[in-house]
Amino acid sequence: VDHAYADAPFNFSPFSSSSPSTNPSEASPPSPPAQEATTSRDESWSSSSSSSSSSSQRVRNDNPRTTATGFDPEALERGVTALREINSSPNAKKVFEVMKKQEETRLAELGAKKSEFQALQAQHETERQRVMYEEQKKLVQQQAQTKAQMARYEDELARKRMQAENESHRARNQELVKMQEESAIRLEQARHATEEQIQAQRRQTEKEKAEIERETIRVKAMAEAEGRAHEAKLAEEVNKRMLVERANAEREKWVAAINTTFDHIGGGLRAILTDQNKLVVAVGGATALAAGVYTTREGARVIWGYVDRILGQPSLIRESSRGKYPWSGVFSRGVSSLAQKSDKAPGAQNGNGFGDVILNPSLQKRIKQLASATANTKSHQAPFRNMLFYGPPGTGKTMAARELARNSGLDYALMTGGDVAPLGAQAVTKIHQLFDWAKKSQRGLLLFIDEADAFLCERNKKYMSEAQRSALNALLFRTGDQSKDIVLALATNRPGDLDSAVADRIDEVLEFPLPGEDERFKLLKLYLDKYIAKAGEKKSGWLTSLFRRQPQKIEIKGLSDDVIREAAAKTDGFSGREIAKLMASVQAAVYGSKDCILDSNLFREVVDYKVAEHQQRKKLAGSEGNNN
Ligand SMILES: Nc1ncnc2c1ncn2[C@@H]1O[C@H](COP(=O)(O)OP(=O)(O)OP(=O)(O)O)[C@@H](O)[C@H]1O
Repeated sequence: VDHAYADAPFNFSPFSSSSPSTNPSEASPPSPPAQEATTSRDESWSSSSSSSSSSSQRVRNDNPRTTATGFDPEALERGVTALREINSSPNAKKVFEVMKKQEETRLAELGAKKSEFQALQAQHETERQRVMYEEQKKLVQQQAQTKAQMARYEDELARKRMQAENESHRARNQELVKMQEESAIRLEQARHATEEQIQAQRRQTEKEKAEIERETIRVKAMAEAEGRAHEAKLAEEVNKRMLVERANAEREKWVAAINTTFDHIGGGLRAILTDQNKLVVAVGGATALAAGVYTTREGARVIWGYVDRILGQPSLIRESSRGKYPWSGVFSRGVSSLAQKSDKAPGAQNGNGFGDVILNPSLQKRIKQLASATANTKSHQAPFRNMLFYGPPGTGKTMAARELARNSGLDYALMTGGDVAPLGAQAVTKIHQLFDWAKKSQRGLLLFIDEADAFLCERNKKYMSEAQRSALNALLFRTGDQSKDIVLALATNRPGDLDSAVADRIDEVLEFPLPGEDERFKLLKLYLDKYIAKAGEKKSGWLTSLFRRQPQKIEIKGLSDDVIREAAAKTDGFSGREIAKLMASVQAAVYGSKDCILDSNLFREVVDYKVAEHQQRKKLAGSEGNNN
């Protein structure tokens, strides 16, 4: 009891609560208030008595009051005092509660430690399991290895056994083969011996036979040769005799003929030589005949060249309303006036007096004004105004020039700039010839130079030949003054390339843009009419209808203006030429179909295809342009 109380101030004091106790009795719940604590102190004595020696070591007593038995009651007294203080303190209850809480905390800590310990145990268990699993795995691997080794070993054994068996089989087979070969060789040798004997006999017989035959042939040949030689000898003698006879006869004949001729000539010559008049007549006649033939031929050539130069159309002109010669002009004018009359048939014109040319309204108006101005210029004997048509290819420049000439009452002639360069040194002469010819036109002439940039480009350009430069100078010379006979109309896709002196001679510049949607619609309708609707119409001339096969008539189904307008919208960027070609493709597609019917589906199909083709071409041109 004394010991318990000696420890009490340390164990139960609220000030010693921080000191942990390892004694299991300290882990028990805190003692209830005073009396209960006394009883429990009695009970705990027995249990704590055993550990008294160890507890006493922990208490430091500097001045022990030891009894004879060695007991120091001081600690006990202090404990009692403390207990009394506690009991007398008004906070006794609180102290116990605090102690109780401390105990609970300690219990909770112990619980946490317990679960920590359990977790450790579980971890240990897992580790153990893992090690066991590893061990098992190793074991299995070892077993598998052993098994594989066993299998390999068995396999090795089996292979060796088979090898040995094969070896013995091969040896046996070799032996057999050897034996068979030996027997075959023996048989062969026997057969050979027999055959050789037979062949030797046969050879002997054949040799004898051949010798007999050779002898026979030799005798026969000798006899024949002798016969032939004799025959040839006889024939040769006969031929020789015949040839000699024939040659003699021929010679005699020729000698007689020559003699007769010379007799005649000699007689004639003698007569001419003896008669001076006859001699003069003969020599004069022969000379006159030769001179006549030569003069006629050369004269005809010169006269024709002169006529051609004076009256003929210069070779530079590709197309002209005047025809090659003046008399052919009468004919061609007759034909063209007839054609104009037939053009007046419904549908032949586009209703604006401009044939088949479809241009945007402002350009068309301008050309009309120019046409009437040109016509008035001629009637008033005023100088003509030169023109330049420029724009993308296939926009109707040539067509417009032709129509302008027709509307202004002028003749027109068309040449291409590209034709000048190949003429070389002759170009200058040809240009002068061209202007001389043009001046002869009674009505005035519109000289249209297509692809003008090929001929009239800047003179300083390096690649321009001397001849080309001279030709350009000749043209500049001929067009230096305002002319009352010739209207110069130039067409080009690259107006910037023209020589500045040429540009200076231009009075009117007209741009031919790509057709707009309205124009495309009109162009589509125009070529639909030309290539499709009129495709099967009979040609007017009886000769034509007699000799030419008439094309099949095309039936048009459901091709409304809306469909054509849709196509016009799709063909943005198309030139007039491209639209004409598109309609030609439509015609080809219709002729390619079974029943020769054009419906909106087929039309749309061709249009789409052509539009895609156009885009592709544009892309290619773009990429080529980039490459350059
Ligand atoms: N405005 C248009 N109206 C009707 N058809 C046209 C028109 N433009 C072009 N075409 C068609 O294109 C073809 C070529 O026209 P044209 O020769 O007049 O063009 P261009 O501008 O002179 O071309 P390039 O510059 O290539 O010589 C004509 O035969 C015609 O079928």
